[in-house]
Amino acid sequence: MSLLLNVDSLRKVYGQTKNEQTAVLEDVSFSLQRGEIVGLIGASGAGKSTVGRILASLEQQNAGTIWFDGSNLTGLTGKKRRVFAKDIQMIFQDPYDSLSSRMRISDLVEEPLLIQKSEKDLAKRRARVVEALELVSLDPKKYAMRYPHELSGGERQRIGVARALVCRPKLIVCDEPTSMLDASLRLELIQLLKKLNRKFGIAYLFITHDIALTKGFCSRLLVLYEGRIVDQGETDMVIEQPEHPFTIRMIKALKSLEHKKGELL
Ligand SMILES: Nc1ncnc2c1ncn2[C@@H]1O[C@H](COP(=O)(O)OP(=O)(O)OP(=O)(O)O)[C@@H](O)[C@H]1O
Repeated sequence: MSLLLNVDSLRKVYGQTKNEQTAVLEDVSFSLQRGEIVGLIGASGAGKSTVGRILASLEQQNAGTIWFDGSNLTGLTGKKRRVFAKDIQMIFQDPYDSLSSRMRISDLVEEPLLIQKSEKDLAKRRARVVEALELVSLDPKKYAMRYPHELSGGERQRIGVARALVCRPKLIVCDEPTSMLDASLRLELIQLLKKLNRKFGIAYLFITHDIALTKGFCSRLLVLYEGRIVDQGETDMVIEQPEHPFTIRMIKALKSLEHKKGELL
């Protein structure tokens, strides 16, 4: 494995005026190897999505550096940033919200290529759309001309994955992509992500509240608390031998919840 991403001392402040300003991320540092699947966990509002959105160029940090694939992304704008934007894609929690209801599936999957300006040739763009749909096991002949409301929740989430894949990314930030799906669809999506990881070596930063799901899927876990990564390590180690008091509390609470539901961690 070799280094794909290194995030150093990331800081993000929300709010316009000084009185309103709060630092969501104080000092976030972590790294990811090529093809690695790493879980990012933490309490609600801890800033997990903010980390993901910054990596996917949907927001800018106030301070800190991001090295990706050997290049420093910090401060890059316009065309220079776009070169890397296609390499870091994001899939979202809510398949119902993340797709425009007025666009056909083929246009939705083509859209990232137009935004990134990464494939100018129309025929090649269409071929990439077909390839992406096939990769997520949706028959292009059957699905390309449909609208999102004509798809099931699981199929819509697959369209989200196809939109990320069409850019041929090296890293996908998965922002709680399974939380709106029932147990069997959750498993299907995880199997699909595993297949794509093995086939293309795509790395994932997998944001989740579902710690049981990270077992057997994420090789490492990062724990975000009060704007910092307070615990990190191999998934089983973090779950079985957490070090930081917050992680100990969180794992204990989740274990008792899972125990009540009969799904032992
Ligand atoms: N655009 C914004 N403007 C102001 N505050 C924001 C903005 N986006 C997020 N926040 C705040 O930043 C904090 C972190 O939000 P974020 O969505 O990153 O957390 P999270 O850990 O992903 O939460 P959850 O697990 O509930 O999805 C929250 O308090 C949120 O209200």
